[in-house]
Amino acid sequence: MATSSRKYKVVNTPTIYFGTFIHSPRDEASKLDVCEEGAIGVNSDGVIDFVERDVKDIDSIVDKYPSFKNAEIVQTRPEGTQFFFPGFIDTHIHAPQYPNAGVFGSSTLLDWLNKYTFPREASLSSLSVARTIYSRCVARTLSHGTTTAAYYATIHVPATNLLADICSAAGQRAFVGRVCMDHKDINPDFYCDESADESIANTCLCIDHIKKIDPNYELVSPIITPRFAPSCTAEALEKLGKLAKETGLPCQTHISENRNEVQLVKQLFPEHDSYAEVYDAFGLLTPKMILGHAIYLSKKEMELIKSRDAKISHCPVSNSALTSGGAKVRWLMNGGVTVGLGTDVSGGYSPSILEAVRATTLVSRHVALSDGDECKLSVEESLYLATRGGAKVVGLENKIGGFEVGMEWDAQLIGLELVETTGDDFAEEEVVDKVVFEGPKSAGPVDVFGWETWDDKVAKWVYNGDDRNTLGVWVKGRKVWSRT
Ligand SMILES: O=c1[nH]c(=O)c2nc[nH]c2[nH]1
Repeated sequence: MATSSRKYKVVNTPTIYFGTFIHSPRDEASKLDVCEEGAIGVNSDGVIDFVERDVKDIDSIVDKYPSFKNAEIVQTRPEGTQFFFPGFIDTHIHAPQYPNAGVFGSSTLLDWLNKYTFPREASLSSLSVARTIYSRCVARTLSHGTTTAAYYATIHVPATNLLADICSAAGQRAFVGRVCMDHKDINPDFYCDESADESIANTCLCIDHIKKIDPNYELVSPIITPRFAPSCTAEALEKLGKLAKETGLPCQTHISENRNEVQLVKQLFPEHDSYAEVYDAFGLLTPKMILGHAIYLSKKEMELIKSRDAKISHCPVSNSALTSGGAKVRWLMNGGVTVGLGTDVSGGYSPSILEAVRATTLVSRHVALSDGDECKLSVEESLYLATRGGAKVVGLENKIGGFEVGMEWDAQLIGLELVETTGDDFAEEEVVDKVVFEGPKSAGPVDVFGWETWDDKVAKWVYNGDDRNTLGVWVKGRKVWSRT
């Protein structure tokens, strides 16, 4: 059995972060706030105590904030190749599917589930398989700067509890959901809850476990997880809706990802007018619900989701890989719906939210080809969705997603490679030798030449960067990843 009696409690050394900070303003998706000479003080609880701009020297800050007299100092490099950025928030990821990342052939959702996904998830009945997969998944997402993840686990209680233990130990903020799927006509025999009551009882066991390891859900929280409407009976959906109401816990599920799936929902729930109305009828469409995908929503469904203040996780990599479709993110945003980003591993082939940011801009351009130029999302808007938007989706917008006093220090240090100038004092052959035989250094795949603006550098990071650019990652003030 996966059990842990260790409760989450970390006390950090107060730290002053100096240098360049970039984040999205709280309610402004279209631009980034760049602070080149900043200082942020983070106290031992991991909370931001002060934010100062135009800081010329460290001593003046220490004089001004005596409680930081013995603070650690973490500084970005002065030549403009490094910056602090808020940690990424992955609002939709299936941890047990991590070994399948990249393995999807030319399948689409419903055959992909049966061919690749259910057999993989079923293998987590073995706790040793679960330990291997979950340890690597959490380590890998952290290394990509994901400080918060909304995880789907599997139907297995011990493995789900283990995922919560691993997130807690690794210091990743997480929502961990035991997946509920009790519909015997839809789910395979080898991977199905016995009954609606079993779905509820096992969900409660996982809630109890997380309550034990993190009583106030400071870092890890349970999340109620009906897989998607087709995989659940009406009885299970109703009981999960009641459980969500009683416990006040967040919920997650899928909606309108694939045309055949939408048809299936119509057949299974003919008494409801739409997919969104199925969830609404069972009390699941609430401000605490995270809906993955949301590609084929009607205007009426979008308005219903908006009126219930349910949230949407946009998963552009998965939607492209499984040929699901292009979600109309601008339309959702214009309709006032809150949107964040998800990797949706392993429908999505990459555990990187940076990749999801990149795909958000590209998919929006495909949508623009049919629906008009205003559908294009900028780098700035996509980064907003990955941080501030994600924070709203998981209900933590007052804690994470940006750098303000009172927020928690969930951050990543990004480093780019400065290309050395060859200067004028080389003979022609020497310059050629240097270029050919020395090649790039290993500070990641993004080359900067020194003349770029910060907006340019951020765009180059988004379009060319990867985890080699993520030099350090902090959650609630604790350093949880470091690229040595
Ligand atoms: O992308 C997806 N991944 C899944 O595991 C899943 N289950 C239902 N619907 C799903 N969509």
